[in-house]
Amino acid sequence: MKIEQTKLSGVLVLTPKIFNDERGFFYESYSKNSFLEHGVNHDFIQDNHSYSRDKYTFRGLHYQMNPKAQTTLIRVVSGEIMDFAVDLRKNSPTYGQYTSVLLSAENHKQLLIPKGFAHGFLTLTDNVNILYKMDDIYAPEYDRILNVRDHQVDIKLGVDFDKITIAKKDEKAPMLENIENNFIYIK
Ligand SMILES: Cc1cn([C@H]2C[C@H](O)[C@@H](COP(=O)(O)OP(=O)(O)O[C@H]3O[C@H](C)C(=O)[C@H](O)[C@H]3O)O2)c(=O)[nH]c1=O
Repeated sequence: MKIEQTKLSGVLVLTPKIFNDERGFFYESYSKNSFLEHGVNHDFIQDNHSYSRDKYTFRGLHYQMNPKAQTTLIRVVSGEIMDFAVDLRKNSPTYGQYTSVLLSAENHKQLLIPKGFAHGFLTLTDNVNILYKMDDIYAPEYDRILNVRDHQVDIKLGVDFDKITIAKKDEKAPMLENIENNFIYIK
């Protein structure tokens, strides 16, 4: 497994070793030992699966506040997405900045997003299935949303917003200056 840093400390791009043969392919989609060998230690306790029917569906930017903040390990098993993480850790040198990574069933890449970040993705094909691991349970009372159209973060979606399928709760979410946020950056 190859691990690459992004400009946001703690957000990692993982590329597993794929074993291809005449039948198809095999790879270890998650290995705690491989993570530990790279100094990455999370205890995932919940697997999620989301399916988005249409191209240009946006889900996010979601996060759970402390004490129920979650680390996310996401991969795409059909289709393609542009995945986004936004740094919400106060005092972080990259506070309010985002990174984006193309994840697809073809490139097998995964994104590890630690606690303290908002997460979202834009589907780039129809019929996108994503699987992701979380290291804490779903806690709706701590669930919050950052508006993907926040001007400070200035996420470039690359498609007119009126072409995007998005849940009303995401479309009407608060901007960065108005969100509830209790993440603190620890150097
Ligand atoms: C996240 C979650 C949701 N649900 C229920 C609650 C709702 O009735 C239904 C749909 O939830 P939601 O609209 O929040 O699903 P997404 O918009 O895909 O949200 C997810 O997508 C963004 C990109 C994320 O990173 C989070 O994993 C998560 O917030 O599933 C559960 O029962 N358990 C869960 O862990």
